Amino acid sequence: MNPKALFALCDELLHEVLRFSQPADSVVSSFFRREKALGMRERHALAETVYSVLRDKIRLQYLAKSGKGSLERRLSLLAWQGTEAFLRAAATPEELKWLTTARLLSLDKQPDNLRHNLPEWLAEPLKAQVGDSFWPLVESLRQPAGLDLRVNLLKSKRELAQAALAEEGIHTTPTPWSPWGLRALGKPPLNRSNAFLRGDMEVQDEGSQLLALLTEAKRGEMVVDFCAGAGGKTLALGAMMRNTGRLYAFDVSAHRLAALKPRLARSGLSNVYPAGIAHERDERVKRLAGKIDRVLVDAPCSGLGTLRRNPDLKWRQSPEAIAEMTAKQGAILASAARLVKSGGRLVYATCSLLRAENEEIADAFAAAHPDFVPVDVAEVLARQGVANATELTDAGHLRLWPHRHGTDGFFAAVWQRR
Ligand SMILES: C[S@@+](CC[C@H](N)C(=O)[O-])C[C@H]1O[C@@H](n2cnc3c(N)ncnc32)[C@H](O)[C@@H]1O
Repeated sequence: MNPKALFALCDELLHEVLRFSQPADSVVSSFFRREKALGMRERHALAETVYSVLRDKIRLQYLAKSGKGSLERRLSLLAWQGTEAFLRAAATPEELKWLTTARLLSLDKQPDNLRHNLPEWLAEPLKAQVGDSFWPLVESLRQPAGLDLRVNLLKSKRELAQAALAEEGIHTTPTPWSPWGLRALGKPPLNRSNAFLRGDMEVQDEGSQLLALLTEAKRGEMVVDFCAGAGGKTLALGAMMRNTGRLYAFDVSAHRLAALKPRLARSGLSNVYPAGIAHERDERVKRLAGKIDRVLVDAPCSGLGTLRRNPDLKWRQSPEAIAEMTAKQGAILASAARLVKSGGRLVYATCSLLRAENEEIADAFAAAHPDFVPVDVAEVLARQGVANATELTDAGHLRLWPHRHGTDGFFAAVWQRR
């Protein structure tokens, strides 16, 4: 496509994404569905440019102030991720002159927000939480996330799966903590791999794999994945149970549960019972009260632990939305806890970095439910074959950070019912 036309499309796409009315990944995919003429490289350049703007929005908007033309045009020029030759062909001589000056501007003496590119309501609690690690955390959030796979132990073993992928030219290394994990080098086309298509592995961040391990689900048990969504963790739990027992996958979203069906077929699992519920106090939940061995609550959350993949979340979330979310999280956890039988286990997890959605929810739950005894996460993980598990915990909870562990940010608390 002609460079000027491609830049015009980039401005249009940015304009849509920066309205923040939809998640950036859905805006980008529906834009690409519409713009059929775009080639692979062009799509890549547009998507990467948009994501670069989302990651560094405060800095780029500051630099854009001095330019001319629409804001989207200036942002596209500043953040362009395609070739330099393309940019030179699309920009006017005046724009190129401006761009050269803007690129030379040093940010060393500029205010913190131009360097961390986070809204203040998020930067403040993170600084308070991680102290001197704030800047390494910021840096890690700017890096693209890796591609992790969970080997499906029903169908393969880690070494066998690694060898099968290598034969197909897909190179991986074992993940440092999860005994099921492989980390791909680069971004291989998995949908063309036979090993992947026959269900030997699933795409799943190492952090999510560790959350599933915390349930210690076993053969023949009754297990509930309370917020199953499209079933990333359900599939891991089903394999832990060796395809025996009964695994209920609850969710309020029928649409998400529908996405679980083809994954289930590929996984070879037949012990999973997906069930739409109206809300956390649904009749189905009441009927199973006190009967379940393991309950995983992978709660809806701000998703701020996934900023490497979803940098738009820092602009789409707000303190008000998080306050609403925390009320929901408390209600879901309290209701899901009723399912757990005496001696059974409850796991509360999020992919948020904020204490408000994590420790504060867990502490409030524990204070109101003295019959739930905290279980030390490091001990559970060590039993599950995770080396150096104490490096993954804080005050007995799981606490994963992108800058420390190379995973998305995750939290989990575990209890056993008396
Ligand atoms: C973090 S996502 C789950 C991701 C999923 N466990 C996975 O591993 O792919 C949270 C899920 O909670 C669901 N949810 C929201 N409110 C709920 C409620 N009251 N009861 C049960 N699920 C709920 C959402 O629809 C969403 O799918």
